[in-house]
Amino acid sequence: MQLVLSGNWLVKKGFYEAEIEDIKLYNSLDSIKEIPPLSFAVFSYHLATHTLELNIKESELPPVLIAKIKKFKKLAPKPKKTKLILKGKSLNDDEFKAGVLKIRSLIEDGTVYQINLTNRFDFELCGDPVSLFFNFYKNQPVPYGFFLDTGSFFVISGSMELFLEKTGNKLISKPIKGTSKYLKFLQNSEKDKAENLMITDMMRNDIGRIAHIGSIKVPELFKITKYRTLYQMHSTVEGQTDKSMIEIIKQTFPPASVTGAPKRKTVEMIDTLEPHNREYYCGCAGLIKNETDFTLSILIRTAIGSKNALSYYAGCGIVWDSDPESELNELHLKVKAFYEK
Ligand SMILES: C=C(O[C@@H]1C=C(C(=O)O)C=C[C@H]1O)C(=O)O
Repeated sequence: MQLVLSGNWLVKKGFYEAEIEDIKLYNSLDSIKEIPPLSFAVFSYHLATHTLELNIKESELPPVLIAKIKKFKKLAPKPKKTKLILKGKSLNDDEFKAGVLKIRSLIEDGTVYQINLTNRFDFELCGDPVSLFFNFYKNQPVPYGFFLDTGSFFVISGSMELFLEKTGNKLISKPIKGTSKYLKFLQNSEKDKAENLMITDMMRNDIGRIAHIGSIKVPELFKITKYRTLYQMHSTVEGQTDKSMIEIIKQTFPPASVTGAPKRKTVEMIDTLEPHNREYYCGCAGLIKNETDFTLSILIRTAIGSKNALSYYAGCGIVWDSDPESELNELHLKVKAFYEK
């Protein structure tokens, strides 16, 4: 068992290795008995079956994993060289582009407004998974990086997206929508702003279900952050709530930015459009500090594997003016920091 967190989770730089006391697995949010004051939790996308009362493809991994942490120690990583060999994709390029057109027809007939279409990339790994995590992080430092190895599978996350952070009664979310290699392009893109606004509105609505009336604010709209291989646009939604983490997850999961609008219908459509199971990808994970305070990232830019086989996933928000070729390029841009031929 190994858990390594990038420093940002703890408001410090560098890497931290957690000494894990034990890991508990749960089948549903309702079956969680206790969340220890210092723990790291992973929530599978598959929990949508409970939060939205929908039937989606069965998942092989436990829906909820909670690791109780004894303490952290600072880590000075010495990653070894790693190499990834691409073995296959869930959707080939033509199939992905056909998916974009299919979503456009669903928008045209009024079924949905936006769907986040994703793909799975399967790799053989030469080297060890923790080194792969460090190398990935070096290519692209992000605020919510972590490596978790349970002994039977591992998760490598290079996510920069904040799903939910609660400090006292203050809850914030920073949905990302809008991705580009070029800053100017993103600054002037009406399409990306429309995509972002739609998801920000959904997040306001989701948080509104558990926040005090009149407390929802949007202090940031269309803010652009530079990462090594791309620019990302996010907005910030905040509200006041005294609800528990599980209660909050029940009302907001799965995250709007990785599903689409309207949420229930898009999750249903995603299940037919994507042949793969999302597993933990598009779920969330993070650090629970105490009764009130926690930070959960969205599991994008994330790989899941076992031994020397792993899958990395990436996706794009598809709207009415999405062009299949541009969306395919955006998809590949999101794979770049993890794997480049
Ligand atoms: C689903 C992914 O990305 C989502 C889609 C984004 C977009 O369309 O710009 C940006 C961030 C994510 O919410 C992914 O990176 O895999």
